[in-house]
Amino acid sequence: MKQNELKQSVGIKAVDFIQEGMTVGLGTGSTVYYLVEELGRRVQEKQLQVQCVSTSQRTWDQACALGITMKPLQEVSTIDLTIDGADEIDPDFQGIKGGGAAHTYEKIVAVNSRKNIWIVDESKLVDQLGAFGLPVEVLPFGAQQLFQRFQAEGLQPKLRLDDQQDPVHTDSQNYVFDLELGTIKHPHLLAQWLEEQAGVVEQGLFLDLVNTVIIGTDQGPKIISDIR
Ligand SMILES: O=C(CO)[C@H](O)[C@H](O)COP(=O)(O)O
Repeated sequence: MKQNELKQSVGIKAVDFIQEGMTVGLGTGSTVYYLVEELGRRVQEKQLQVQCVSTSQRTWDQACALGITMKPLQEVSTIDLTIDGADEIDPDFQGIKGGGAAHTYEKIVAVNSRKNIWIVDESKLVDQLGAFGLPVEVLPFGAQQLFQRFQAEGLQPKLRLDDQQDPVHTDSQNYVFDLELGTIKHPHLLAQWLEEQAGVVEQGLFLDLVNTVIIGTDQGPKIISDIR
């Protein structure tokens, strides 16, 4: 199967975890696109009653266009389940996210969810995190100084640019640095260090957060549940 077909298969499968009356967090990215598409279909055709919160303007716009009831985060008291993609997942189900520059909102929604499901194709499974550049959202104020500090620490930052070579802005109008680390031997220590640096808004290591992973394989979606 092609990568997009694998993404579609897990996006569709994940909707089976959404039950009537739930408040659901919707992630961001090309895999979540298929999830939202299928959820919209079940809302329209099967009258599934749910309300959702979004992790990005992109997902919000797609979901609204499909008639899914969307709520601002401050208007919901609990999030029953969040379904999101990931850029890398290691054997302990720790992950890197932020390839779509949405990891700050994604993490806020994830940590406030009772349960988190990640939907990925097989290419996202790695032995060790770090081949994917680690996204770090930073405030524009002081970004140059922070960039230099990361360089001095050997973290090889790259300012994320769009197709026009302009800096990518997150939904909060911040920048993203991608740290070209190769491998991350101690993810918890790195996460802690990054979070201590003034100007860092959020870093893309998602540790000890996911409960279920749905992996797209040629044999069909494989579900790994109750991870934590
Ligand atoms: O973290 C993310 C966005 O910030 C995405 O979930 C991640 O980049 C995976 O995206 P895709 O499903 O397009 O491969």
